[in-house]
Amino acid sequence: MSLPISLDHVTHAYKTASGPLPVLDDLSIDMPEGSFTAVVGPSGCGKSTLTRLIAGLMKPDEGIVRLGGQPVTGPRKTVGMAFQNPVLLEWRSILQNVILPLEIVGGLSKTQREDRARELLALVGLEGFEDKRPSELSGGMRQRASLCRSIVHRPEVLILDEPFGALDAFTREDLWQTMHDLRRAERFTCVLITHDLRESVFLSDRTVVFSARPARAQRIVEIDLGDTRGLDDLYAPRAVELLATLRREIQIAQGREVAQ
Ligand SMILES: Nc1ncnc2c1ncn2[C@@H]1O[C@H](COP(=O)(O)OP(=O)(O)OP(=O)(O)O)[C@@H](O)[C@H]1O
Repeated sequence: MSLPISLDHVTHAYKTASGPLPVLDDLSIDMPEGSFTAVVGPSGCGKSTLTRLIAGLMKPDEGIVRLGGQPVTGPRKTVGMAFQNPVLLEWRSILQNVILPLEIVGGLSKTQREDRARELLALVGLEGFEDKRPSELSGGMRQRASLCRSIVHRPEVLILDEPFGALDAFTREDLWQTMHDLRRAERFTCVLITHDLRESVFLSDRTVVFSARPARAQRIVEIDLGDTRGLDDLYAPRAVELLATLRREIQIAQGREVAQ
């Protein structure tokens, strides 16, 4: 079951030695159940801070973050996360790494846990690699395993903080397709933080452009490219138009002059 996420007038500042550092400014965003929202914006504007608030790792100074209508008061087991660095445990096999969240959440037998992890690994093309150690896999394969681990326990919400950022361009595009296919197979509400506008257009239903810090939702762009996407779709006129819109918005957020 996936849950809607809502941000209701969320404002936050970090306390630093030189005084408060305002990071988020009156953010109100609704992310419907099962939707995929990408967040793009200038470096350091507050994107990761948003993920920490949704994950319940921090509380905002003002406003409310809700999952399924309930205020977030702390971390939840039913939120999945994946980051740029996969942090797989070297002393466990790939299969055992993917199973880890199921061990934490509990409720399934050993066989059920293994079946579920094997099913996901097959879905992302890692069949036959279950017994390998993380260091025996390429960076792209490790990130595939990490994606499986982030959704193995059927999270209500999946938070992706630049999970493809460290990969080479070709591997990254392969992973976009994998992520898209995973998302069609397993419905969860997803928030993706990225610096890559093509990634946001390929994967999301809507992309929120943050302003420079403190971040406001400067523009929300609906990505109306349909539910089933392939990488070639990125070259279709509508995708190119959406990319141009996002690029213009980022330039505005960065305070750069926009060429007409
Ligand atoms: N715990 C903290 N204490 C103080 N300042 C922080 C803390 N965490 C982040 N910051 C600062 O808050 C601002 C926003 O950080 P955040 O990581 O949310 O930005 P971001 O948009 O994800 O950055 P990037 O695009 O570079 O990944 C940055 O200036 C950062 O240095």
